[in-house]
Amino acid sequence: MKLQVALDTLTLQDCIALLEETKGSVDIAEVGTPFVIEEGMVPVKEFKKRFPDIEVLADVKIMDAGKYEADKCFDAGADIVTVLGVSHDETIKGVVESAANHHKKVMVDMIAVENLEKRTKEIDQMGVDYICVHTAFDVQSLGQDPLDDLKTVNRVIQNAKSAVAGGVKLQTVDAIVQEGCEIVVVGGAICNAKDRSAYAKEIKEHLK
Ligand SMILES: O=C([C@H](O)CO)[C@H](O)[C@H](O)COP(=O)(O)O
Repeated sequence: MKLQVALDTLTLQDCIALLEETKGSVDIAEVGTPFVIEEGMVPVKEFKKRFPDIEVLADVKIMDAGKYEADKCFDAGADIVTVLGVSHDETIKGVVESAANHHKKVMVDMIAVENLEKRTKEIDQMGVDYICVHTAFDVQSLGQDPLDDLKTVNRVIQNAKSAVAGGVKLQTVDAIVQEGCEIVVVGGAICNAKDRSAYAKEIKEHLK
């Protein structure tokens, strides 16, 4: 399983330091949505230049103008771009078209999707690479976590691979590993750890 570190609220310099510290543990560096709002595509370009062995995901959560917006991210060097599962099919298909043109990948973020099973089955037919269940930051404090959603997606997907995000940490990672998925996204738990290198290493050990 791959470890994706979500870089949401750190500065560019601190993110570079974190990726240096966690080398060997992190497979995918996510330029998080708040980071994109702050810095645009600058971190995508910078990470590609400095860390050629790590895939870079632009978490732009596309909702409209799928092909146009995905083109911008892939042109900047992103390996994976996110589009929202609640978007129109046309938007998701536009992102898929852009990814195919660039020989890159698409992750669909299922945040706030109401009928997860139905929407997963539909999106699974659209040529996307990953379907990511995601407990929103804004509802994590209500005690929600993404494990049950992962089980739902794993039960119905036939083409795409699954991914999981939303408050994942050492205490919850084993249940995810047991269920199985391709990518585990960990943000705050690594970024706010006292020893970020050791924490990322330990999470990665659990994914092996
Ligand atoms: O996508 C994210 C969120 O919606 C903010 O943009 C986070 O990157 C994702 O939830 C992972 O972060 P943690 O929940 O802190 O692990």
